[in-house]
Amino acid sequence: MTHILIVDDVASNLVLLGSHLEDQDYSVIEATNGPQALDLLQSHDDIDLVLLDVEMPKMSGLEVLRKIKQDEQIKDLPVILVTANGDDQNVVDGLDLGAVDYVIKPYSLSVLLARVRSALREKERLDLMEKWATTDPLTGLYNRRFFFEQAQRELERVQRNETDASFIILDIDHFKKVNDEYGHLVGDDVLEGLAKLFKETFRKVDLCCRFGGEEFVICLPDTDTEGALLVAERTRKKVEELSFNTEKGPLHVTISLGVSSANENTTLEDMLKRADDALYQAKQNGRNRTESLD
Ligand SMILES: Nc1nc2c(ncn2[C@@H]2O[C@H](COP(=O)(O)OP(=O)(O)OP(=O)(O)O)[C@@H](O)[C@H]2O)c(=O)[nH]1
Repeated sequence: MTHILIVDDVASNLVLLGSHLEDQDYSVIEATNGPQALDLLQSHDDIDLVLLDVEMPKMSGLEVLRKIKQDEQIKDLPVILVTANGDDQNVVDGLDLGAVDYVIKPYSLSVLLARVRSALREKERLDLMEKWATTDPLTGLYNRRFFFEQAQRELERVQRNETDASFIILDIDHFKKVNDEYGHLVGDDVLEGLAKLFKETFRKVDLCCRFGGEEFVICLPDTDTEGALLVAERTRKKVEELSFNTEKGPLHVTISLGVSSANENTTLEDMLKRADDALYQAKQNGRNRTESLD
């Protein structure tokens, strides 16, 4: 369902526009001032579009828009300005601040609805492009590039706030044999199955990525070595219990894992190297095990 936030200080405007949007099967959330709108945007991560009145007493629509654009979490949300002031400068200011469109009051309902549909189509297109750019098509996990971006940010947060963070690098044991004996398609099934298990096992805040062929990396915010080792072991055991149906009968795989944790001077390269060295050690020590060098 598509969720639209409408912001207007005049209650009757909210009710009227809200009911028109609901008639079109949109789910409507209402705010009567800027601060309330910003609060709602922080607490609802499912809002697809904002219809923002410009002339409001507490905080003008343009000010609300400016704050939206400064907020990393919500800055890409499409905003259509609804204004009684059709002066060129007002329109220019709104578009320059990042509004996708504007509607001048009194507006024609059919035109407003068409603009809503147009903005939502554009958002859908951008969401899809972002998904392609950040995820791995086979497993649906984040890709390597996205990992580097986000993990770097996470480490900056660690340095700023002196919190913990850990990485787990894991690799399927003898995966070449799986491909050779069962075929590449079964190999792909195994990769997809593991990715599904990782999505179920790790927390929503953990960044789970396909790093390369049969290698995965997980960034665990607010997690020290002990915690990361615990999660790593739990994951290893769950993988051991998985069974894949193949034409040649059930197939079981195991994984080896390396864990590293952030310290005061951690760099991304250093954390990855320590996790990778630990993974190498796990492979050397017989596979199907977790190691950390920290
Ligand atoms: N099916 C499938 N196989 C892949 C994919 N990406 C990489 N591989 C295979 O993963 C295998 C990795 O083999 P190796 O690096 O030799 O490692 P391994 O056989 O897992 O051995 P160890 O890691 O030492 O336990 C190769 O056969 C690759 O072709 C993929 O997307 N699909």
